[in-house]
Amino acid sequence: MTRLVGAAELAPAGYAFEVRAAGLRLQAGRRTVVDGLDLSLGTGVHGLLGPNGAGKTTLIRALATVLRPAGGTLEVLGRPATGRTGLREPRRRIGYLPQEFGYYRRFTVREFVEYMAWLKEVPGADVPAATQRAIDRVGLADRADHRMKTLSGGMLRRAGIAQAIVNDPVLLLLDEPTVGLDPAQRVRLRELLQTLGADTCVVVSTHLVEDVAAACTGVLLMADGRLVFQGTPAEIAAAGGPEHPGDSPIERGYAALLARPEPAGGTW
Ligand SMILES: Nc1ncnc2c1ncn2[C@@H]1O[C@H](COP(=O)(O)OP(=O)(O)OP(=O)(O)O)[C@@H](O)[C@H]1O
Repeated sequence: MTRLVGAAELAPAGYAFEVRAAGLRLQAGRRTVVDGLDLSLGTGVHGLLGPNGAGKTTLIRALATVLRPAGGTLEVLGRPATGRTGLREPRRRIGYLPQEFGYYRRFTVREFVEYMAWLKEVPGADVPAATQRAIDRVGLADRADHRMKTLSGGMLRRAGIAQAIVNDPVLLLLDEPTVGLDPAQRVRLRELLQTLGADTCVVVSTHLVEDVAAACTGVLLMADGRLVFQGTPAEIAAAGGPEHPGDSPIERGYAALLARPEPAGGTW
């Protein structure tokens, strides 16, 4: 698989971790939803798990430099993500699939992905090949020239993943990428994540604990705006026992870790 490599990537990266946060505080509106978060992430696939409202989307928005932190420090690709300036360079090397993403309904898949490549400042001569490769990687080659408005929900999600990887990002942020995918496509996505994770820092939020077991090298577990666990899928599985609810060791471990600090809200 060829990968477009720019001069900036050949130079020493100048940072040990793609993401580094200390005492990070994030607000949604006026409400603090992430507080006192310490985190270091390098190359690999990091699954971000947690109940509804834990703060996963809010954290991903901050890593994408869309949401400015309200306190603490956050470095993304070696640059502070706490200010208003100096973000253009890291943003070129970030790929981001938001939970809901906008697009022009009359664009074809190819036009949509090309447009995002252009926004990411992919060199013009590289755009057609980069676009085709991204579309191929998500299995949408036969739909490349179909309009976005004709796609099914799962196909739309895959077009969203294609735009997120078109610039060969160093940091790839995927907010619930498996929503709407059929089982075969979920397996394909896991394989793609594993391939990408060899040389990319991938953060993927999901409610599907078994996706994490299959595709992730590391797991972040959030509850109530805090990081309650960081480790490997095997370590999550080891935390559970037969007394915990779940259909698999990792689901039982997930339940056990959430039950540990304090009951993680509600009866669901
Ligand atoms: N714009 C907003 N104004 C006020 N509160 C918000 C806003 N956006 C999110 N929140 C709140 O912040 C908390 C964290 O939300 P967030 O979307 O980050 O959680 P999540 O872990 O991604 O949840 P889910 O699994 O349901 O997607 C929730 O309690 C949510 O209600």
